[in-house]
Amino acid sequence: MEHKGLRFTKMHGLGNDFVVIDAINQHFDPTPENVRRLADRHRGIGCDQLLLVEPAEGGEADFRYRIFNADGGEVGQCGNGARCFARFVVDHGLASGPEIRVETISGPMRLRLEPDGPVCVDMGVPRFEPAEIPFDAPARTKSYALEVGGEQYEIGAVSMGNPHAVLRVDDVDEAPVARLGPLIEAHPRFPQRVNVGFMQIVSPRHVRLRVFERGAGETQACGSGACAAVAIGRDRGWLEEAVAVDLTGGGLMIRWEGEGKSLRMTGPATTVYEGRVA
Ligand SMILES: N[C@H](CCC[C@H](N)C(=O)O)C(=O)O
Repeated sequence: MEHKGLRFTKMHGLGNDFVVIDAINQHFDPTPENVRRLADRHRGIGCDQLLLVEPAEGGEADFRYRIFNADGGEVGQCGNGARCFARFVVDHGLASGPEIRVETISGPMRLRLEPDGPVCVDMGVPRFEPAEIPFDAPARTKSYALEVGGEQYEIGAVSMGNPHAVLRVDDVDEAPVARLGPLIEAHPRFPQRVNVGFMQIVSPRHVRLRVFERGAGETQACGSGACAAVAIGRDRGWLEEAVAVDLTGGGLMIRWEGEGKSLRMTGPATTVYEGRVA
Protein backbone atom coordinates (compact mmCIF):
# COMPACT_ATOMS: atom_id res chain seq x y z
CA MET A 1 0.00 0.00 0.00
CA GLU A 2 1.23 3.50 -0.82
CA HIS A 3 2.36 5.58 2.18
CA LYS A 4 4.31 2.66 3.65
CA GLY A 5 5.17 3.42 7.26
CA LEU A 6 2.57 6.21 7.55
CA ARG A 7 1.68 6.66 11.24
CA PHE A 8 -2.00 6.99 12.13
CA THR A 9 -4.25 6.93 15.18
CA LYS A 10 -7.64 5.21 15.25
CA MET A 11 -10.17 7.24 17.26
CA HIS A 12 -13.92 7.60 17.67
CA GLY A 13 -16.54 9.96 18.98
CA LEU A 14 -19.49 7.87 20.22
CA GLY A 15 -18.71 5.17 17.65
CA ASN A 16 -18.31 7.60 14.71
CA ASP A 17 -14.83 6.42 13.86
CA PHE A 18 -11.80 8.15 12.41
CA VAL A 19 -8.30 7.62 11.11
CA VAL A 20 -6.31 10.64 12.33
CA ILE A 21 -3.05 11.52 10.59
CA ASP A 22 -0.36 13.98 11.69
CA ALA A 23 0.36 15.62 8.32
CA ILE A 24 2.72 18.16 9.94
CA ASN A 25 5.49 15.67 10.63
CA GLN A 26 4.81 13.28 7.76
CA HIS A 27 3.54 13.45 4.17
CA PHE A 28 0.13 12.18 3.13
CA ASP A 29 -1.50 13.01 -0.20
CA PRO A 30 -5.28 13.03 0.46
CA THR A 31 -6.39 12.05 -3.04
CA PRO A 32 -9.88 10.49 -3.09
CA GLU A 33 -8.30 7.15 -3.94
CA ASN A 34 -5.80 7.31 -1.05
CA VAL A 35 -8.56 8.28 1.40
CA ARG A 36 -10.90 5.53 0.16
CA ARG A 37 -8.10 2.98 0.48
CA LEU A 38 -7.37 3.83 4.15
CA ALA A 39 -11.10 4.12 4.99
CA ASP A 40 -11.90 0.71 3.47
CA ARG A 41 -13.08 -1.58 6.28
CA HIS A 42 -11.81 -4.76 4.56
CA ARG A 43 -8.64 -3.78 2.73
CA GLY A 44 -7.59 -0.74 4.74
CA ILE A 45 -7.77 0.55 8.31
CA GLY A 46 -11.49 1.39 8.17
CA CYS A 47 -13.27 4.60 9.26
CA ASP A 48 -16.26 6.86 8.62
CA GLN A 49 -13.96 9.85 8.10
CA LEU A 50 -10.22 10.51 7.77
CA LEU A 51 -8.93 13.58 9.62
CA LEU A 52 -5.72 15.44 8.75
CA VAL A 53 -3.74 17.62 11.17
CA GLU A 54 -1.95 20.27 9.10
CA PRO A 55 -0.07 23.46 9.91
CA ALA A 56 -2.30 26.54 10.12
CA GLU A 57 -2.10 28.75 7.05
CA GLY A 58 -1.57 31.89 9.14
CA GLY A 59 -3.95 33.99 11.21
CA GLU A 60 -5.27 33.02 14.64
CA ALA A 61 -5.44 29.27 14.17
CA ASP A 62 -3.07 26.75 15.74
CA PHE A 63 -3.79 24.06 13.11
CA ARG A 64 -5.61 23.38 9.87
CA TYR A 65 -8.28 20.66 10.33
CA ARG A 66 -9.18 18.75 7.16
CA ILE A 67 -12.00 16.19 6.92
CA PHE A 68 -12.54 13.50 4.30
CA ASN A 69 -15.54 11.16 4.13
CA ALA A 70 -14.98 7.44 3.54
CA ASP A 71 -16.06 8.01 -0.09
CA GLY A 72 -12.97 10.22 -0.53
CA GLY A 73 -14.73 13.60 -0.63
CA GLU A 74 -13.36 16.53 1.38
CA VAL A 75 -15.98 18.32 3.52
CA GLY A 76 -16.18 21.39 5.74
CA GLN A 77 -17.20 20.05 9.14
CA CYS A 78 -17.05 17.05 11.45
CA GLY A 79 -18.13 17.63 15.03
CA ASN A 80 -17.20 14.26 16.53
CA GLY A 81 -13.93 14.55 14.63
CA ALA A 82 -13.22 17.98 16.10
CA ARG A 83 -13.30 16.53 19.62
CA CYS A 84 -10.91 13.74 18.56
CA PHE A 85 -8.69 16.32 16.81
CA ALA A 86 -8.27 18.24 20.10
CA ARG A 87 -7.49 15.08 22.04
CA PHE A 88 -5.01 13.95 19.33
CA VAL A 89 -2.93 17.15 19.15
CA VAL A 90 -2.56 17.33 22.94
CA ASP A 91 -1.80 13.61 23.39
CA HIS A 92 0.78 13.79 20.58
CA GLY A 93 2.50 16.84 22.05
CA LEU A 94 1.54 19.13 19.16
CA ALA A 95 -0.34 21.51 21.47
CA SER A 96 -0.65 22.08 25.20
CA GLY A 97 -4.35 22.98 25.22
CA PRO A 98 -6.82 23.27 26.83
CA GLU A 99 -8.00 25.75 24.16
CA ILE A 100 -7.18 24.90 20.51
CA ARG A 101 -8.09 27.04 17.52
CA VAL A 102 -8.42 25.40 14.12
CA GLU A 103 -9.26 26.52 10.64
CA THR A 104 -11.35 24.37 8.30
CA ILE A 105 -12.46 24.95 4.71
CA SER A 106 -15.74 26.28 6.14
CA GLY A 107 -14.22 28.61 8.74
CA PRO A 108 -12.60 28.79 12.20
CA MET A 109 -13.51 26.65 15.20
CA ARG A 110 -12.50 26.67 18.85
CA LEU A 111 -11.99 23.39 20.71
CA ARG A 112 -11.59 23.08 24.48
CA LEU A 113 -10.40 20.04 26.42
CA GLU A 114 -12.35 19.86 29.71
CA PRO A 115 -10.32 18.73 32.76
CA ASP A 116 -12.23 15.47 33.19
CA GLY A 117 -11.99 14.31 29.59
CA PRO A 118 -14.86 15.60 27.45
CA VAL A 119 -14.22 18.17 24.74
CA CYS A 120 -16.33 21.30 24.14
CA VAL A 121 -16.48 22.56 20.55
CA ASP A 122 -17.68 25.98 19.43
CA MET A 123 -19.40 24.86 16.22
CA GLY A 124 -20.03 28.40 14.97
CA VAL A 125 -23.33 29.99 13.99
CA PRO A 126 -25.92 27.75 12.27
CA ARG A 127 -26.63 29.06 8.75
CA PHE A 128 -30.26 28.82 7.66
CA GLU A 129 -30.14 30.78 4.38
CA PRO A 130 -30.72 28.27 1.52
CA ALA A 131 -27.75 29.61 -0.45
CA GLU A 132 -25.45 29.00 2.57
CA ILE A 133 -26.50 25.39 3.04
CA PRO A 134 -26.65 24.99 -0.07
CA PHE A 135 -30.29 24.06 -0.68
CA ASP A 136 -32.46 24.94 -3.68
CA ALA A 137 -35.33 27.00 -2.19
CA PRO A 138 -36.76 30.44 -3.13
CA ALA A 139 -36.42 31.78 0.43
CA ARG A 140 -35.62 30.74 3.97
CA THR A 141 -38.65 29.23 5.78
CA LYS A 142 -38.99 27.25 9.03
CA SER A 143 -39.59 24.07 7.01
CA TYR A 144 -39.65 22.88 3.43
CA ALA A 145 -41.74 20.33 1.51
CA LEU A 146 -39.40 17.86 -0.20
CA GLU A 147 -40.64 15.43 -2.84
CA VAL A 148 -38.83 12.10 -2.30
CA GLY A 149 -39.67 8.92 -4.19
CA GLY A 150 -43.15 10.22 -5.04
CA GLU A 151 -43.94 11.21 -1.45
CA GLN A 152 -43.84 14.64 0.27
CA TYR A 153 -41.71 15.05 3.40
CA GLU A 154 -41.40 18.07 5.70
CA ILE A 155 -37.73 18.87 6.41
CA GLY A 156 -35.64 21.50 8.14
CA ALA A 157 -32.39 22.54 6.45
CA VAL A 158 -29.30 24.18 7.95
CA SER A 159 -25.52 24.35 7.55
CA MET A 160 -23.09 23.77 10.44
CA GLY A 161 -20.27 24.24 7.96
CA ASN A 162 -21.71 21.20 6.22
CA PRO A 163 -25.23 20.68 4.88
CA HIS A 164 -27.97 18.99 6.97
CA ALA A 165 -31.59 18.05 6.31
CA VAL A 166 -33.58 17.01 9.42
CA LEU A 167 -36.91 15.18 9.53
CA ARG A 168 -38.99 14.89 12.70
CA VAL A 169 -40.11 11.29 13.41
CA ASP A 170 -42.22 9.74 16.19
CA ASP A 171 -39.71 6.96 16.93
CA VAL A 172 -36.11 6.88 15.62
CA ASP A 173 -36.07 3.08 16.01
CA GLU A 174 -38.81 2.90 13.35
CA ALA A 175 -37.42 5.70 11.13
CA PRO A 176 -36.90 4.74 7.42
CA VAL A 177 -33.18 5.64 7.57
CA ALA A 178 -31.96 3.03 5.09
CA ARG A 179 -34.70 3.85 2.55
CA LEU A 180 -34.97 7.64 2.80
CA GLY A 181 -31.36 8.44 3.80
CA PRO A 182 -29.76 7.72 0.42
CA LEU A 183 -32.65 9.30 -1.52
CA ILE A 184 -32.42 12.58 0.42
CA GLU A 185 -28.60 12.51 0.55
CA ALA A 186 -28.54 12.61 -3.25
CA HIS A 187 -31.64 14.83 -3.71
CA PRO A 188 -31.16 17.31 -6.60
CA ARG A 189 -32.25 20.24 -4.39
CA PHE A 190 -29.02 19.70 -2.40
CA PRO A 191 -26.35 20.47 -5.04
CA GLN A 192 -23.52 19.33 -2.72
CA ARG A 193 -25.59 16.40 -1.37
CA VAL A 194 -26.62 16.45 2.30
CA ASN A 195 -26.45 14.70 5.69
CA VAL A 196 -29.90 13.41 6.70
CA GLY A 197 -31.04 13.48 10.35
CA PHE A 198 -34.10 11.69 11.79
CA MET A 199 -35.05 13.38 15.07
CA GLN A 200 -37.48 12.16 17.76
CA ILE A 201 -38.37 14.82 20.32
CA VAL A 202 -38.62 13.25 23.78
CA SER A 203 -38.92 16.61 25.56
CA PRO A 204 -37.86 20.26 24.95
CA ARG A 205 -34.50 19.28 26.54
CA HIS A 206 -34.02 15.78 25.11
CA VAL A 207 -34.00 14.33 21.59
CA ARG A 208 -33.10 10.98 20.02
CA LEU A 209 -31.36 11.14 16.64
CA ARG A 210 -30.12 8.91 13.83
CA VAL A 211 -28.12 10.32 10.92
CA PHE A 212 -27.52 9.00 7.42
CA GLU A 213 -24.29 10.83 6.66
CA ARG A 214 -23.28 12.22 3.28
CA GLY A 215 -20.39 10.13 1.97
CA ALA A 216 -20.45 7.60 4.79
CA GLY A 217 -23.97 6.20 5.28
CA GLU A 218 -25.64 5.76 8.67
CA THR A 219 -23.08 6.32 11.43
CA GLN A 220 -23.34 5.56 15.14
CA ALA A 221 -23.17 9.29 15.83
CA CYS A 222 -22.90 12.58 13.94
CA GLY A 223 -21.76 15.62 15.90
CA SER A 224 -22.68 18.24 13.31
CA GLY A 225 -25.93 16.33 12.79
CA ALA A 226 -26.75 16.67 16.49
CA CYS A 227 -26.04 20.39 16.25
CA ALA A 228 -28.18 20.71 13.12
CA ALA A 229 -31.09 18.86 14.73
CA VAL A 230 -31.04 21.13 17.79
CA ALA A 231 -30.71 24.28 15.67
CA ILE A 232 -33.71 23.26 13.56
CA GLY A 233 -35.70 22.03 16.57
CA ARG A 234 -35.10 25.30 18.41
CA ASP A 235 -35.90 27.37 15.30
CA ARG A 236 -39.22 25.50 15.14
CA GLY A 237 -39.92 26.28 18.82
CA TRP A 238 -39.75 22.62 19.85
CA LEU A 239 -36.55 22.77 21.90
CA GLU A 240 -34.98 24.84 24.68
CA GLU A 241 -31.42 26.22 24.88
CA ALA A 242 -29.69 23.16 26.37
CA VAL A 243 -30.56 19.81 24.78
CA ALA A 244 -29.32 16.27 25.44
CA VAL A 245 -29.01 14.42 22.13
CA ASP A 246 -29.06 10.61 22.32
CA LEU A 247 -27.49 8.97 19.27
CA THR A 248 -27.03 5.26 18.59
CA GLY A 249 -23.47 5.47 19.94
CA GLY A 250 -24.15 7.66 22.97
CA GLY A 251 -25.03 11.16 24.17
CA LEU A 252 -23.94 14.72 23.34
CA MET A 253 -24.82 17.98 25.12
CA ILE A 254 -25.74 20.84 22.80
CA ARG A 255 -26.30 24.45 23.84
CA TRP A 256 -27.61 27.15 21.50
CA GLU A 257 -28.87 30.54 22.69
CA GLY A 258 -30.53 31.19 19.36
CA GLU A 259 -30.35 33.04 16.05
CA GLY A 260 -26.95 34.55 15.29
CA LYS A 261 -25.27 32.92 18.29
CA SER A 262 -22.58 30.22 18.28
CA LEU A 263 -23.73 26.71 19.02
CA ARG A 264 -21.65 24.59 21.43
CA MET A 265 -21.31 20.80 21.57
CA THR A 266 -19.75 18.80 24.41
CA GLY A 267 -18.90 15.11 24.34
CA PRO A 268 -16.23 12.41 24.51
CA ALA A 269 -13.22 11.64 22.31
CA THR A 270 -11.67 8.17 22.47
CA THR A 271 -8.31 6.85 21.25
CA VAL A 272 -8.46 3.19 20.23
CA TYR A 273 -4.95 2.39 18.91
CA GLU A 274 -1.85 3.79 17.20
CA GLY A 275 -0.72 2.16 13.97
CA ARG A 276 1.55 2.30 10.95
CA VAL A 277 0.62 1.48 7.36
CA ALA A 278 2.46 -1.68 6.21
N1 LIG B 1 -20.57 13.27 6.60
C1 LIG B 1 -20.31 14.68 6.92
C2 LIG B 1 -18.89 14.84 7.49
C3 LIG B 1 -18.74 14.17 8.86
C4 LIG B 1 -19.72 14.71 9.87
C5 LIG B 1 -19.92 13.88 11.14
N2 LIG B 1 -19.14 12.68 11.25
C6 LIG B 1 -19.83 14.73 12.40
O1 LIG B 1 -19.48 14.20 13.48
O2 LIG B 1 -20.16 15.93 12.30
C7 LIG B 1 -20.47 15.53 5.64
O3 LIG B 1 -20.34 14.97 4.55
O4 LIG B 1 -20.70 16.74 5.77
